[in-house]
Amino acid sequence: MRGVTCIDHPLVGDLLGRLRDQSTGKAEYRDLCDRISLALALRALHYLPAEGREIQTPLESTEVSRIEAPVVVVPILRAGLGMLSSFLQLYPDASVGYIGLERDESTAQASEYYCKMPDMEGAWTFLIDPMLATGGSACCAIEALRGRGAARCVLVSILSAPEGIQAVQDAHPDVEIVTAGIDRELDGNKYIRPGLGDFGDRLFGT
Ligand SMILES: O=P(O)(O)OC[C@H]1O[C@H](OP(=O)(O)OP(=O)(O)O)[C@H](O)[C@@H]1O
Ligand SMILES: O=c1cc[nH]c(=O)[nH]1
Ligand SMILES: [Mg+2]
Repeated sequence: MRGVTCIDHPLVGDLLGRLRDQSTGKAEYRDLCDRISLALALRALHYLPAEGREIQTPLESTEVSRIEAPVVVVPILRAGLGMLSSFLQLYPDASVGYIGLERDESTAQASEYYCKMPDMEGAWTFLIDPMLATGGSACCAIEALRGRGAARCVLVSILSAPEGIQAVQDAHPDVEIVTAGIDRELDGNKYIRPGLGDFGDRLFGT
């Protein structure tokens, strides 16, 4: 699918399978979330442009590649917080913006309750949220980022529904999507099936 990268790796498949399992408890769930987010971060950061630079090794001068691009990571609260530390582990110099969105339980419509962003001009923005269901939350967040000058945006989710991918691509065809799994469909309550349940509730023990 154009614009969508679904990581095909046996380790990522194993981690996702454990996250899906309803018998996985909070402590293990958090550990799995960190590890699968590390794999997603590594793949998503692949979009960053590398620049050549001449340096001196102890033996001679040589050209090496460096990433100088400003990076902003934006978790969608709450559940996106679970992916943040893995991104910062790989890219400690990133700035962090926060956007709080919550789906209404009956309509699945997302509404914003918090937003605090660093300077986004010229930055590569990585929007992180474990679940891409209807795509309502992601589209709302992308619009908020665009309104603040974000140019290049990569959306990173652990699990995606085809409906959510379509919604993001229709509204924002230039946004790249990186995910660890694409499931069958949304159910009547707009939950991903087979899915893994409510990510935020499982991560935080709500
Ligand atoms: O694609 P969508 O249909 O918008 O659904 C996805 C959103 O739903 C969940 O958040 P939720 O609103 O449950 O809030 P939470 O993260 O605080 O649990 C999830 O973390 C996404 O943000
Ligand atoms: O299946 C879903 C859909 C939205 N949010 C979740 O946490 N899970
Ligand atoms: Mg949310």
